[in-house]
Amino acid sequence: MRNVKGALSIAGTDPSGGAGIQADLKTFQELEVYGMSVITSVVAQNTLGVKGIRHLEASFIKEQLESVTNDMPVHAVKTGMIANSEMIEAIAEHLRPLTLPLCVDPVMIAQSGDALVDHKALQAMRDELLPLATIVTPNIPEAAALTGRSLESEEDRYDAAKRIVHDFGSSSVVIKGGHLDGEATDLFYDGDTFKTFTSPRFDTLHTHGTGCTYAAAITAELAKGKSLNEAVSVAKTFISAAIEHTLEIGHGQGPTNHWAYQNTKRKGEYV
Ligand SMILES: Nc1ncnc2c1ncn2[C@@H]1O[C@H](COP(=O)(O)OP(=O)(O)OP(=O)(O)O)[C@@H](O)[C@H]1O
Ligand SMILES: Cc1ncc(COP(=O)(O)O)c(N)n1
Repeated sequence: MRNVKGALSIAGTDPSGGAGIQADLKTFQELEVYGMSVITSVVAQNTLGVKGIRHLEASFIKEQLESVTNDMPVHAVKTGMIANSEMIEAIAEHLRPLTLPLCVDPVMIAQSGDALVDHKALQAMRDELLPLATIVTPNIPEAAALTGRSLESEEDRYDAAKRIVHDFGSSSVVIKGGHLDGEATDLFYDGDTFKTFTSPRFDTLHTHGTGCTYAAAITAELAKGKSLNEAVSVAKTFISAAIEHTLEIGHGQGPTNHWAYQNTKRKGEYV
């Protein structure tokens, strides 16, 4: 067998292609990692919002997981939208013995404001998935929900990062700065050292799926065996290019540009 690196996304769908499984697979492909997917929920959504959700049974999610991991080369795993505690428990049970690099994107609310997971899922995420995570990627409201405290100041963000690693058992965390004012600064902590990753803030409405895309890029780099620091650094460059070179499609908050990173690399500058 050839030495192909593979990444698996376990998440919900976005038929409009900007977030969820679809964003993850595009990102894996752009970063030259073989992409695979296990679907948790089918979501009728687009750039204007969520119209409906159908959840798959936990046992069927397990069947999908077995189909992929018993056959294919999975070198890293990403989780996204996991709507309820039954699903989380089934996924954690399957992933625990595999001991693969795991990026947990604790998706809770779509950017449109629609809730994507139920209340008990938050507790299950803390108890079952975070202890398995190599990195967890909350935005500021998600970090607040996980720690049960609001994050008003820079100090609050540092404290939340410490809690997520030391109390909940994730090996590292990056608290994303998309919801801050000013520069888009993400705070990374690996239990030892803090590091910030910063880009200019681009003035755009088109940020549907930024969180999914960023976490997928981290996962792709982990699948290649890169260090956490390198993986977050590549992901930050990838998402910044995808936000800057907006596609301007859809009638609401449009998707990011998953081609932009490779285009920029190939051509030296984006055209
Ligand atoms: N307008 C922007 N300009 C530059 N970078 C941004 C902007 N908005 C978000 N980012 C960056 O995009 C990445 C994703 O962060 P964000 O906080 O938006 O995640 P999220 O809220 O989970 O995303 P989603 O929009 O999918 O809910 C982070 O690196 C963040 O700093
Ligand atoms: C299936 C799924 N997973 C995650 C998101 C979050 O992405 P965003 O907050 O950018 O809408 C989403 N909209 N849909």
